[in-house]
Amino acid sequence: MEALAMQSRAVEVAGAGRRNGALVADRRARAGSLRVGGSAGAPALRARGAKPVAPLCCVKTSRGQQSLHNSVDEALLLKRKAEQVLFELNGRCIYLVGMMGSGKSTVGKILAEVLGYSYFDSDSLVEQAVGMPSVAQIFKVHSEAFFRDNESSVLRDLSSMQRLVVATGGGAVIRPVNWSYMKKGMSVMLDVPLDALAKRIAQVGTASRPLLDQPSADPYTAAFAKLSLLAEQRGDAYANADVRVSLQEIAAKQGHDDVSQLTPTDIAIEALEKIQNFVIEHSMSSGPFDDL
Ligand SMILES: Nc1ncnc2c1ncn2[C@@H]1O[C@H](COP(=O)(O)OP(=O)(O)OP(=O)(O)O)[C@@H](O)[C@H]1O
Ligand SMILES: O=C(O)C1=C[C@@H](O)[C@@H](O)[C@H](O)C1
Ligand SMILES: [Mg+2]
Repeated sequence: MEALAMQSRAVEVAGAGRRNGALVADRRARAGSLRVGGSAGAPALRARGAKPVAPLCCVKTSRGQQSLHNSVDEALLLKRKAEQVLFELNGRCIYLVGMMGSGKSTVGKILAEVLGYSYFDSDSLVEQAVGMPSVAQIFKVHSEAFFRDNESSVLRDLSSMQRLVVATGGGAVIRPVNWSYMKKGMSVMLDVPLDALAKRIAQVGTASRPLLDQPSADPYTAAFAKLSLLAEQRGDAYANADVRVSLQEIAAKQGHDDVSQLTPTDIAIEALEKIQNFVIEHSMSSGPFDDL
């Protein structure tokens, strides 16, 4: 867990961070403005050891390379929203939860970049911790329970840090102990219709996702059937998330019939909006590290 150890040291240097005594009313006012720049939200320190997220311009989808942003305006809106939310977050981590293929990694990298946070993928950290190249292999050689134990350890370690965006594994929500870790930050559920998920997954195949892998079946049908079952079993667990970002709701707001017309930036903007509203509503101006 070298990456985590290095990140941990950087967090120590960052210290407790800025204390935030702003009144809720001030924060509400700020939420309504579109202020660009300013130093209030600047991260105290970019984590040493954690790789800066490379600038993003496009994402590979079933239709080839899709632009992350529809326009410069959209990219600016994203940045402005991030500036506002950064202040409210006060260093809290963001945990993205959602079904396999829901866009946790894609949206997580965008959020990390605009917030100046470090990005981690919990599946990758488990692979590193176990010393195996893929989750599929860990399931095969060990077991799902072994994977889940390691997933919990990774989330526990991450929960002592600040300024991270964490893309969690799709099943991280099923263990209550994982919620005790994720509740130290903000959890955001990406809610994507099952047919859109199955299409995305069928595009890349199911081999890397052991719970969906049925080599003899048509990938879309197999993925759709299993995802439907998992969604039913995990509905209550996903509902623990602090905020839910529904792609269907964003598409409806934008007048699209289909969620496939949404860019990852649209989704990231909505996530920031929901995070901001949640933090303001819950008056979470003081961070969990303020007393350290
Ligand atoms: N808004 C989007 N529109 C279209 N395709 C997308 C969108 N977001 C992500 N994708 C594509 O869907 C697939 C899954 O996305 P991603 O890997 O980000 O999801 P995930 O939730 O991290 O999945 P995993 O289960 O692997 O952790 C990828 O091929 C990605 O390029
Ligand atoms: O939904 C799930 O249970 C999983 C999702 C993946 O991210 C991996 O964590 C693993 O394949 C299990
Ligand atoms: Mg992922």
